[in-house]
Amino acid sequence: MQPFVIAIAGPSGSGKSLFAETLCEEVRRDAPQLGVVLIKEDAYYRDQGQIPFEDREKVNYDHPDAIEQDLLARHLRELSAGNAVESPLYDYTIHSRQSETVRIEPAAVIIVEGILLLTDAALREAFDIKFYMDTPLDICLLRRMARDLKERGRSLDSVTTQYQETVRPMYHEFIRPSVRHADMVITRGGRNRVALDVVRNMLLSVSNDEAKA
Ligand SMILES: Nc1ncnc2c1ncn2[C@@H]1O[C@H](COP(=O)(O)OP(=O)(O)O)[C@@H](O)[C@H]1O
Ligand SMILES: Nc1ccn([C@@H]2O[C@H](COP(=O)(O)O)[C@@H](O)[C@H]2O)c(=O)n1
Repeated sequence: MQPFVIAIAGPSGSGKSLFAETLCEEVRRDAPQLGVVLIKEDAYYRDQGQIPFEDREKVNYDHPDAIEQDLLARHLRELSAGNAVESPLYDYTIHSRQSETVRIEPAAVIIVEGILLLTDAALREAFDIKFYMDTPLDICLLRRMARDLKERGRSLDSVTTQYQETVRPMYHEFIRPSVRHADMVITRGGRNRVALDVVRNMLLSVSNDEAKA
């Protein structure tokens, strides 16, 4: 059975992870027999184990070159062909990959979330449906700030500098323009109950149809 692959793109702090994780949990709850996997584009940030830490801090993590998009596209093709993949694990506190990988088995539903998913043509090909989270940028910044201080080992100063030097400019150059590739736009962030219900029901019905076919 061909998996149904969905992309959830949009700016940092827009609620992609929260939306994708909630969706995953709810589909598993409502259809325990259905395989669902969640893949984060962030896991595909390039390995920088060979680069000194102070240089890693200067990298532009909001430019498409920072991510191994070709590896992510290859992994999605492999999963669609029914093969398991070894996906990287990423550690934001050291700006690099961990030495371990995680095995991802093929599944009926594959949910992928990340800021730059819609910027790459080969990657776009891998998706059956593409969503863009359109959360106001000031809200994204506030949420990113709180999350990065709490969960990603950052200081107020580093979040502010990074935001002005790369996050905001790359949003305008790459992320915002990629909205034109989205099939649907989701407003109001990761807790948009109506959007969660619509996407969940779509995934359940697509999977039911596939199972009957
Ligand atoms: N609608 C919302 N209301 C309140 N907090 C939210 C909402 N959406 C997301 N958040 C919080 O904002 C932070 C950033 O959200 P996250 O899902 O990590 O964004 P992204 O994956 O797009 O960077 C997280 O701490 C998350 O729990
Ligand atoms: N070493 C890194 C890698 C990435 N980032 C930032 O993460 C953002 C994307 O992740 P979200 O969950 O916020 O969508 C992106 O904007 C990068 O700036 C980082 O700070 N350090």
